[in-house]
Amino acid sequence: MISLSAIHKTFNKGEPNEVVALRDVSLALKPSEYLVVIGPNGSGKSTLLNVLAGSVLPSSGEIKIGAQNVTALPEYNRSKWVARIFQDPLKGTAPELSILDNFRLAALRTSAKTLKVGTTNTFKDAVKTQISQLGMGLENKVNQQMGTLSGGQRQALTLLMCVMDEAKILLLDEPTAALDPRSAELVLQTADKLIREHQLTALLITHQLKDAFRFGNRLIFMREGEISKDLDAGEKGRLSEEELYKWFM
Ligand SMILES: Nc1ncnc2c1ncn2[C@@H]1O[C@H](COP(=O)(O)OP(=O)(O)OP(=O)(O)O)[C@@H](O)[C@H]1O
Repeated sequence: MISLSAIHKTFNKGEPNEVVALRDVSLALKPSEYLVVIGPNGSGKSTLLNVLAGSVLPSSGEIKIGAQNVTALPEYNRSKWVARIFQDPLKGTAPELSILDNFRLAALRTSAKTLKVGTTNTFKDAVKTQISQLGMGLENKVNQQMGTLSGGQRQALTLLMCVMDEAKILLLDEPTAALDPRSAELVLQTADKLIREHQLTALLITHQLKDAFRFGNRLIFMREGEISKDLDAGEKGRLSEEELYKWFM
């Protein structure tokens, strides 16, 4: 269980450019919950995600992952619970290193128990087996530089590196914003498959309402720093496209 209790975030407090980004937001995420977050620009979606990741610390309120209070923990101290995919495919990986070395780095960073890190063929074979799940043929290119791959291929591999570790929550901040439609579809389908198979708790921010329909088992709508609608799987399933568009009016 991941819980945010009464989270408030004000940027530039006391300055002329003061902004209240989150107002008293409370949210509890159950294991295997795949939460989709939508809302107009500036409604606080990224701040909510950043507060969970630890890259933004709340002005007040409490964040717990399981029994652990992580409210004041910075991002680098949360990586054993939280994995993150950014909009920019270049952010998650080292372009000058091979696919295999990127997996080594990821495993070292997270001290994954599922894959023992090393220069041995055992590690290489384990990585190849993982990569073959993607169905992109990249298992035959593990010595190729990451920078030579397409944005979609890199996002898919970054997702895979995230689920190798013991992260309990996967944060996806518009992961397809920089991709062409075909690559975007591939990345979202890969994320969906991995979230189900690894029973991850996940949070996806998207501006694509069709994706908010198709993915996730819970949907929240943010407006002016608050959660103004919160639909469980059943309610989300009954939501019409027309209703969803009306929320933005
Ligand atoms: N680091 C920051 N410093 C100052 N203000 C910020 C900072 N980050 C966000 N804000 C402000 O907080 C408010 C919420 O921003 P946030 O990025 O969370 O919204 P969003 O819903 O993700 O928007 P978008 O859909 O445009 O990405 C905005 O008014 C934004 O300008």
